Order: sequence, then C-alpha cells, then structure tokens
Amino acid sequence: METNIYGNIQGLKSSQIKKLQQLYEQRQPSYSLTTPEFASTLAAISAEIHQPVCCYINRRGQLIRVGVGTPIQTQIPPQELPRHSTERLSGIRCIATQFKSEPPDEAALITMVRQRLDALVVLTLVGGEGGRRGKQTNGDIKEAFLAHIVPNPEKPWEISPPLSLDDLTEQDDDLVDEWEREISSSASGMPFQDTVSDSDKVLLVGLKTDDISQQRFEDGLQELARLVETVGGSVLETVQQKRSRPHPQTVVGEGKVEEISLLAYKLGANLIVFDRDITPSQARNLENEIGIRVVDRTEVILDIFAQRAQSQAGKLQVELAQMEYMLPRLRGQGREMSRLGGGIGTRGPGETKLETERRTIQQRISQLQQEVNQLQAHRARIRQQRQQQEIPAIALVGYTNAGKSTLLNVLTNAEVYTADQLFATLDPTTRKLVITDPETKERRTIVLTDTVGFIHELPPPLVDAFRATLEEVTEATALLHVVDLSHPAWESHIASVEEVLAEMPGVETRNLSQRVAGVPPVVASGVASLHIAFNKVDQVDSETLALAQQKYPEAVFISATQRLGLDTLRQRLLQLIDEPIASRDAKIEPALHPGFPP
Ligand SMILES: Nc1nc2c(ncn2[C@@H]2O[C@H](COP(=O)(O)OP(=O)(O)OP(=O)(O)O)[C@@H](O)[C@H]2O)c(=O)[nH]1
Ligand SMILES: [Mg+2]
Repeated sequence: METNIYGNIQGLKSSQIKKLQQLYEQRQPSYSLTTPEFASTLAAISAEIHQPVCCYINRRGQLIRVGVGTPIQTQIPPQELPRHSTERLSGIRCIATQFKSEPPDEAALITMVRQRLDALVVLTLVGGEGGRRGKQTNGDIKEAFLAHIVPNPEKPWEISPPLSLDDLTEQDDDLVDEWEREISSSASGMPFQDTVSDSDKVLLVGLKTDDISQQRFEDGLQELARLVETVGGSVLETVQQKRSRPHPQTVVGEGKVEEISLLAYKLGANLIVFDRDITPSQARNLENEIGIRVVDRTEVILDIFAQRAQSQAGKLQVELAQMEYMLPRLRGQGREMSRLGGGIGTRGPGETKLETERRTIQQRISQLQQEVNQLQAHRARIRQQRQQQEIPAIALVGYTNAGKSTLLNVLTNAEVYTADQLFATLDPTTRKLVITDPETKERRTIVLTDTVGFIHELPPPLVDAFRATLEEVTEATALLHVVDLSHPAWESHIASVEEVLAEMPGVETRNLSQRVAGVPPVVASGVASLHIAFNKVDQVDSETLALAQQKYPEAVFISATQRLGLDTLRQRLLQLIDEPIASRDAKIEPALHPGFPP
C-alpha cells in the first residue's frame, strides 16, 4: 500500500503525517465522486495543518496519491499517468481543499486538463477567507466546486456553481462516463494533447487459447511488443495465461486479473495491452478492476498508423479507420444499456445522447468514406492512364518491415522512407523501372509500386479505410511478395500476407476457401512461390536458406541493402509481366497462382 505523502510536508508533525497516511486506507465508493465522511476527514486534516490537501482517486475508488499543497503542487507527473489518448480521461479524480471561497483558479484547472483528470473537486473551508492560510478555519466545509474537462480548445473546462456537500455527493455516478464520451465524440478530442511519443510503461497480456498454436502465440506476443515500442511505449513485462477461450467479462480469469493488477502497481506500469481484440465492456471491467488503462492490439496498430500518417490521404484513411473502430464500440454500449433497461420509459438521456453521438460519428464516417472514394477514383484515373500507355504494373506486397521500400529505392533510385520499424510506409509510391531484356536486348518499362505493409490479422477497419491504397495492389499486373527471410516467423508472415490478400474486396478467395477446407495456406500457395522474393539473405543462415529453397523452389533470393540477387530479380520481374493474365476480374489469382487450375 502506498504511504508516501507528496508535496510540501516540511514542518508537519509525525502525528499529522500519520493522519495523512491514514487517508490511503479509506476506500472510496467507485460510484460517486466522494462521500461526506471522506470530505469531512480531508477538511479536518487540512484545517489542522493549515494547508490545502489533494487526494487523487482512481475509478476503483482507491487513493493513489495524497499530497500537501494545491493541485499544481501535488500533480501527478506525466509519465505516471495512464497513456495519452485523444479520447480517454486518465481515470483519476482529484479532491482538493482550498481556503478561499472561490472556484478553482486557472492554475488548478490547467493542471486538471494536463493530467486529463476525470474531475476536480474543490472543497472550500469555512472561515478560511481572507485569513492567513486557514488560520481561523475549523474544518467545516462551506461549499464545493466540481470542475471537469470539456472538448473546447479555447476554454477546456467547465465549473459547477457552488454546491453543498450533499449536492456534490449525490452527483450521478455515470457523470464521468458522459464527460468522457463528450470528449471522444468531439472533433477536437482531448485538449492539450501531446503527441504519443512519451514513454509508456506497458504490461503485455497474452492469452493462449486452444485455437492458436504455441508458436503463433509466442510470435504474436513478440510482435505486439514491437508494435508497442513503435508507438513509443516500453514493455516492462509480459503476463500469460492459457484458457480454452477468453473469459467473457475479463478476457483472462479472475486470479489473473488480480495478478496483473498487483504486478502493474509493483512495476509502475501505466498501460495494459492485450494481445487480442477485447470488447468495450471487457476493457471497462478490466479498467475498473486494475485501475489502469487497458487497450487491445488493434488500438496499438491504429495508433501507429495515426503517428505515421503524413500525407493528406494517409491522414484521411487513418481517421476513417479510427472512426470505424469506434462506432461499433459505441453501439455495443448502447445495446448493453437497452438490455439493462429495455422497453418504454427506460430509455434515459444516456441512450438518447448515445444515439446522437452515433449519428455524429456516422455522419463523419460517410463524409470520410466519400473522400476516400474520391481518392480511389483519382488513383484509378492515374492507373488508367498508365494502362493506356500499356505500362505493366508490379506491386510490392509483404509483411511490414520486409524491406519493400528499401527494394523500391535500390531498384528505382526512389527516396521512400525506410526504417527498422513497423509500418514505416503508409502511402503508395510508384516509380518507373527500365529493364533490358537479356535475350532481345529490348528496353522494357514497368512501374513498381510500394505500399503499406501487412500484418497478421490486419484490423478490418484499416483494410477498409486503406482500400484506395490497397487497390494499387489488387489492380497490379503482378505482385511481388517480399519476405524477410531473416525473421524467425517468416513462414507465418507468408501465410498472413496471403490471408490479407485473400480477404481483400474484389479478390477471389480461392486460397481462403481452401484454407477453410483444412488446407493450410502455405501449402495452398505452393505455386505462388514464383512471386516470392526472399529478402535480407545477408542475415540468413544456410539451413534457413536451404529450407526456403526447398519449399519455394521458384523464389528469388535477394538482399536489398547489399544489392544481392537484383539482376535475377529484374529478369524475374520481366517474366512476371509476360505471364498471361487469365481475366481482368481475378487479377490477383493469376498473379499469385500462375499454375493454379481454374
Ligand atoms: N540486413 C538487411 N536489412 C534490410 C534489407 N532490406 C531492408 N532491410 C532493413 O529492413 C528494415 C525495413 O525496411 P523497409 O524497406 O522500411 O521495410 P518495408 O517493407 O517497406 O516496411 P513497412 O513500410 O513498414 O511495411 C530497414 O531497417 C532496412 O534497412 C536487407 O536486404 N538486409
Ligand atoms: Mg515501407
């Protein structure tokens, strides 16, 4: 249990320190901002030490910080706050005492916004006014002010009129939820947001269910750690559990939740990341029990995309993905509420408000959809021009970080950003490439397009939002699948990329149906080896090389950075575009499976 007293404790007697420490033992109800008893205890000790006191309470009702001084003197340092998000409050409220009978001052309010506090409650003490630091106060509470954050960049807070203690403690318990929803559904989001680059301290949670292999599970966790690091977080530790399927309420079992909670506090984690998608109510249950923000893998990926988006098109698509991710989550909450109440007369203002929010988001989504459609049309026109000039197009596809951009750069002298990080590229880049046919000596021109990388279980909102980008792939004459052979999970990367391709709208899913019928995708794609380029061979041991060669006898082996195998690759690219195309409707299929029986 925390016993540290923060702020200005100089000159306090040990009995007074003890009284302050005892505050930590007081459990607050999680359903109201504070109780009359707690407020009075706080006022009494504050009067005794002639100093304001601030208590910070999480949504489980636990006191996480007691400080002597004003909110600004006792604030929680940013790295100890739950992660930044444009949508969420920090899940912490502050109850502060003050000797002036006035609403909280601007310093206190700004501190509230900086910390994204759920609420700031200021208790003013009787007789304090005008006196020296509450000299004359007897510790009675005169009135209370309740302040909270609003999504208004000009003045990001709202303060209640003076409230009696009864008024304050009778405040509706889902007030904070409502405020949070107001912020998350507003276009401007949380005020005063810094970019998400500060180092979050993260606890990963992996759930191994019966439907995934041990290897896939471990690879998934490792990849998740990299994803977290990509958004600027640092992984402190990973907690694992085996269950046949996720716990409906809390994903992991009850005992595990407790273990996570303890570990998170012990290590000072401020964010819990699950290795799978979790429902909004699971997230809420977990957050209530652990008292720390809980997110899932999709949110992390969306965050990376949001960070990376540079171009207008990129930003547009990311916003659409975020909105599409959010909408069913809002809807989910709505369903729960109707289930609880149900029927006439039980639809409170909460439901109505939710409906309004849903509509706002839906409107924004259709607006964004339209813009993406325009983008799609624009890109289609450019492709059409190319087709008229009969320039064949080859798209580089592959798992994120496979080396697609590096390859485009070495082949065409492009200057696409490359980096050893996930999702370095979001926007497609197309460059001309001239190759001399070794037999005819004819100079042939093709265009090569580099696009966004894939990942295992690419979140569906992203697939939809990035359709304009992904269309560069589905509309290409041929695909070159770049694989990082130095990655231990290269085989599952191949499988994941093929899964994503098979699920792309407008793409025939022969591959997928075969998999459903029990044929593993790697086997089903045996013929696709023609189009695989195994990259980073400079980092690969001979056994792996032999294995890959045996499994994919037609693949080319290259190193983009060391410029190995590029001549062979160029010739292979020529062969690719000369292959007959079965039909314009199933462009991917012939590209992926040239020898596949129709
Ligand atoms: N050792 C080695 N590293 C390589 C090779 N090719 C690329 N890399 C490195 O792999 C990392 C990823 O390269 P990128 O070209 O950004 O990968 P990408 O496929 O475009 O990745 P996304 O844009 O994230 O999908 C970079 O650090 C490259 O320097 C190679 O042949 N050998
Ligand atoms: Mg790239």
